[in-house]
This record gives sequence, C-alpha cells and structure tokens, in this order.
Amino acid sequence: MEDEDCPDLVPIDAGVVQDSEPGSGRRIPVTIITGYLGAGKTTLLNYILTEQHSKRIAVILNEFGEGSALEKSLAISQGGELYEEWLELRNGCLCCSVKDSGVKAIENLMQKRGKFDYILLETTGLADPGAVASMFWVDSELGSDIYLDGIVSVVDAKHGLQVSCPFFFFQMYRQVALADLIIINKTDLVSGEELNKVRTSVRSINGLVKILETQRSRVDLSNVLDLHAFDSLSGISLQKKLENMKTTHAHLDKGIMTVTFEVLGNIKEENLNLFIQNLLWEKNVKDKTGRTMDVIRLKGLVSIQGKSHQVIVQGVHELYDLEETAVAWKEDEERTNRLVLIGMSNFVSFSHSSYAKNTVVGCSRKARITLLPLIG
Ligand SMILES: Nc1nc2c(ncn2[C@@H]2O[C@H](COP(=O)(O)OP(=O)(O)OP(=O)(O)O)[C@@H](O)[C@H]2O)c(=O)[nH]1
Repeated sequence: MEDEDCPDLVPIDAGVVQDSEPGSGRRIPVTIITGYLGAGKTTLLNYILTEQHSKRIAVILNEFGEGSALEKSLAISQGGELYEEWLELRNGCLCCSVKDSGVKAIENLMQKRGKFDYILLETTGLADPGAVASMFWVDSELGSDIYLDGIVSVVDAKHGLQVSCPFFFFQMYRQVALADLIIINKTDLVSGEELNKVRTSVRSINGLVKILETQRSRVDLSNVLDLHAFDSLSGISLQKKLENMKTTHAHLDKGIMTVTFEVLGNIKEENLNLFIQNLLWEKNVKDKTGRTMDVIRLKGLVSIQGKSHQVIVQGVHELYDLEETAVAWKEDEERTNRLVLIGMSNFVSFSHSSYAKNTVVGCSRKARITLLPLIG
C-alpha cells in the first residue's frame, strides 16, 4: 500500500469517556475481517478508516509490523517489544495495535467506551476466524457489552482459492466457509472468466454467503456493517436465502460444501438439541454411505413445538444457539424447517455426485431419517 493511502494518526486523549457508559445497555457490534495473506484486508480497513461515514469505528489489528504502511505506522517498537497504542483518526475512528488478539483487546477497548460505536477486528491471514467468533459467544462478560455482527472474508481474485499447501488451503477454506460476506477483491487483475471461476469456487464452499466484487476493497459499507448475521434479526433475510438454497458441489473434490435439509412439521426442542449435538459434538450424523460431516457453520430456521415464532439456529464449530425471532408462524402456513450446514466431509476423496444421488429435497436420506423423529 502506498503511503498516501495511510490515514493521518493523532494520539488519543487518555481516559476520555464521552457518552455511553458501561452498563448503559447499548451493545457494540463487532465485525471480524478475515482473508488470506495479501487478499486486501488492510486495504479494506484503510478504506473504512478514511471514508466519511456516520460511525465511530474502533479497529483492532492483530497483525502488524511487516505488512502495509498502516500496519507499520501502528507498530510501535521499543527494544523489539511491541506494546499497545491507541490512536484516534480524523474521521473519528480509533485504531489499536495489539499483541493479544480477540477478547483481551476488546476488554481493553471497552475501557474507552463512549468513543466509538462499532468495532472491526482484523485477524491474521492464517487465522481461523471461528476461534475468534467462538470467543464472543462463550465470554458472557463481553456478551453484555458487545455482540458479533458478522464475519467478512476478503478473497484475492487473482489467486482465488488456489493454495498448494494443505494447511494454508484449509485455513482459507475455513475463512470462506465461516463468512457471512465475501469480498472478492483485485478484480482489476483478472478476466471475466477467471472471476467467474473464483465466484463459483466460493459459492461451492458456502452456498449462503453474500458475495461482493471489487477493486482496492472499495465496498459500500452498508453491505459490510450491521449484518446481524448471528442474531434473530437476520431471520427474515435468512428465510429468503434458505428457500432458494441448494446443496452445493464439493469444492475441488475435497468434500467442502454446503448441505441443506428441509423437513415439514413441528420439532421438539429436546430432539433438535440432540440432533445438533450429535452433528456438532459427537459428529455421528452420517449420510447413507457412512460419511460424517465436520460442520464449520450451521444456520437454520425451524418450527419448535409450543413456540409461535420461528426459531433461528446458529452454529460455529461446536457452539450453537437457538433464538426465537420476531417472525410469527401464520395460522395456515405450512411449517418448514430448514437447516444449512457448511463444512467438510470426513472423507477427503468425497464425491459430490454419489452424495447428490442420495439426496431428497436437498436432504440426505440418512439424515432425513435422523431428522424425522424430531417431528412430534
Ligand atoms: N491490483 C490490485 N492490488 C490491490 C488491490 N487491493 C489491494 N491491493 C494490493 O495488494 C497488496 C496486499 O493488500 P493488503 O491490503 O495489505 O492485504 P492483506 O490481506 O492485509 O495482507 P496481509 O496483511 O499480508 O495478510 C497491497 O500491495 C495492496 O496495495 C486491488 O484491488 N488491485
């Protein structure tokens, strides 16, 4: 990144707290920004930090020192030791360089509550954002101050999802599998045909994700912020997506895919819990050929016995949550339960075509059998 792209940095006044105090009840959204090395995460952050917008955004960078000009400008080194420093930008944003990623940084940031109303957290290019996302779900103290709004993953259009090293490949795949929004960046470097291929690869991993295509990470911020991807507010938009969802083809024959389930009727809550726990914890929900799935992300809308409103199901790795939405089932409405699993077959040589043959309305027969007892 060129130096002129770097925002002006101004030291922050220590201890100044303006409006909302801790305990004021207003929770701050956190967006996790992830993406493979060099995809354009920092370019995206710089864009957000320099754009004029109505939000006061605090940015947490957990990788710095060797990357872009912004990262370098935040990497304050004393005798080789990096320490935390807060900087306020001219457009009201805050920046923080941190040694420890995630919860610690956010706890420290909350000391400065009142100076910002949104948090962006950039993970390192090789990080599994699921680990960071999970922290927000399990940390109940943080939960009263902040909430996870969404996971945004930046993909390099030029390199797509091609990485030869298996470890790097699976990290990249997880970043795509977990994302609520994918920004395919650097479209200036590829032809229309190449871009199509990248788009298809992304879609084959994550059938639910919204995809934006851009250059220099320039995106309409209303598409990036306030996604409410992890709470019941996303129920309405999720319903539309789920209705049109199909099981996807496995990505690069590595068994990475989106699987959809659709079952009619009311579900007993305890049976649903059991099903999800078998799926996420015991990992013993199998398709007809005995293959299990390592689920990275789970989403769904279901009808629970005794509940008048639709219930949203959210899962990241082994954590999951059921929350009643504001959408009531109508009297004459057919109650359809829809679940989407994004993950990886436990057999690497997994072939989509054999799986597809065994699917009925996007639902593997075996899994359908497992789901049917849920209906009371
Ligand atoms: N041609 C082109 N270059 C871009 C675009 N977006 C970013 N770059 C360049 O790509 C390089 C990497 O961008 P960064 O924003 O630093 O990527 P990153 O994901 O933060 O990289 P790491 O921190 O190393 O993981 C920089 O030199 C950018 O200037 C784009 O749309 N087109």
